[in-house]
Amino acid sequence: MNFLLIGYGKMGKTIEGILQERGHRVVMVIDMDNRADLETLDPATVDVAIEFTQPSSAYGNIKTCLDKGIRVVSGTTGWLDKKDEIELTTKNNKTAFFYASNYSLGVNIFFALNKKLAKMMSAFNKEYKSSMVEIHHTQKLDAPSGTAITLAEGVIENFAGVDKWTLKGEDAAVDNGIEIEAVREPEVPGTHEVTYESEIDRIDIKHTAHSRKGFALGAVLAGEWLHQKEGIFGMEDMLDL
Ligand SMILES: NC(=O)C1=CN([C@@H]2O[C@H](COP(=O)(O)OP(=O)(O)OC[C@H]3O[C@@H](n4cnc5c(N)ncnc54)[C@H](OP(=O)(O)O)[C@@H]3O)[C@@H](O)[C@H]2O)C=CC1
Ligand SMILES: O=C(O)C1=N[C@H](C(=O)O)C[C@H](O)C1
Repeated sequence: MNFLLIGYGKMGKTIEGILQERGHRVVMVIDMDNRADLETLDPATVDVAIEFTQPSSAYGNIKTCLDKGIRVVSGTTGWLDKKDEIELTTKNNKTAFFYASNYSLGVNIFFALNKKLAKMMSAFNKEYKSSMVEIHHTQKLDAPSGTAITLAEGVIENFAGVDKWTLKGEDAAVDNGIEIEAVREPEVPGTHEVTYESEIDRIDIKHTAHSRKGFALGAVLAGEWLHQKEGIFGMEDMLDL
């Protein structure tokens, strides 16, 4: 397949390697210095665009592709207040959009486990208080991580009495909230831990990424899966978990 890569940072470079390993062609790489080339790109040359840039540029990049009818896999976090607009643009252009806050298989298994645990803990919500810690490298621009927000949404849907998340150090902790602590340490690809704590004991579930390979492979698999599809998709459509 012919892929367009938007964003050539830590993820863009890892994705490029996996595309090559799997026999795909990278028709163009768009980064900060040549971002104007996206406007003039011929959509007929591209099957799917993969977009991993930064919160402030994701919306514009994705919209430009969709307006050209190019299918997009996006992994950029921190811009989802505009996701509804992107979904409308996808429908209007009869094209396809795939989004995941985290493309790794392990994290998507962890998402399912998190929902299941939250459901089990719900009967004991007077005894246990939920909280979360996410740890990432120091270059990360957004906090909390997109993955932490998805995990918090899984708790909110399933654990009675919790209906919002708060960010430690920015928001006041509340009884009806799950507090997320965002820690930044050099070189950490992504660690997420969900905790239920009572006076008597503590239950933790934790996912630790050893590298970015799982995120990148998942994004490439999503791109292969999206080929010739029309609509709005996420990992739950691609994986049978
Ligand atoms: N969903 C998932 O599974 C995962 C999501 N992510 C998310 O992906 C995003 C990228 O992560 P990562 O690769 O680590 O970040 P990097 O900072 O390493 O890379 C981002 C790249 O995008 C470039 N860029 C910035 N603005 C534009 C623009 N307007 N057009 C084209 N390129 C641009 C940057 O250029 P320059 O360096 O010159 O500024 C840089 O090369 C983040 O939001 C991160 O949270 C990360 C891992 C997994
Ligand atoms: O910025 C990162 O690096 C990561 N971002 C994603 C997120 O915000 O959840 C996914 C992964 O944790 C790595």
